[in-house]
Amino acid sequence: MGRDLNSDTIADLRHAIDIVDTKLFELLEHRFDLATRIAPLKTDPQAIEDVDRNREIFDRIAALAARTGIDSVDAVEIWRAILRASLSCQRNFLARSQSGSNE
Ligand SMILES: C=C(O[C@@H]1C=C(C(=O)O)C=C[C@H]1O)C(=O)O
Repeated sequence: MGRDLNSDTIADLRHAIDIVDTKLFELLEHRFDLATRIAPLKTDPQAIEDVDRNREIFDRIAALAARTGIDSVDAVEIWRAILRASLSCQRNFLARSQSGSNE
């Protein structure tokens, strides 16, 4: 960014991608932490998947994608994977709570 596109080498650009991936990872960690804090607040903590909320998120992501150059089908697919991982974090957290290992 800010530089003449042709002056970037593949190595420069891959390095920039690695930095972006690290930031994305940190954001994902934060997102999973928030989702994990929601799990024990649900009336039935075993039923943690909320398909209506998932749909709301997918619709919002598709709308955000439509405002950018990102394909909305691709964007929703990425968020499907994020929600799958999020649910896994929540389930692991609840399983650890039940075995007392979160204390
Ligand atoms: C975190 C929640 O639990 C689940 C995980 C979600 C998420 O990671 O955003 C969204 C909906 C639920 O399927 C929630 O209900 O908000």
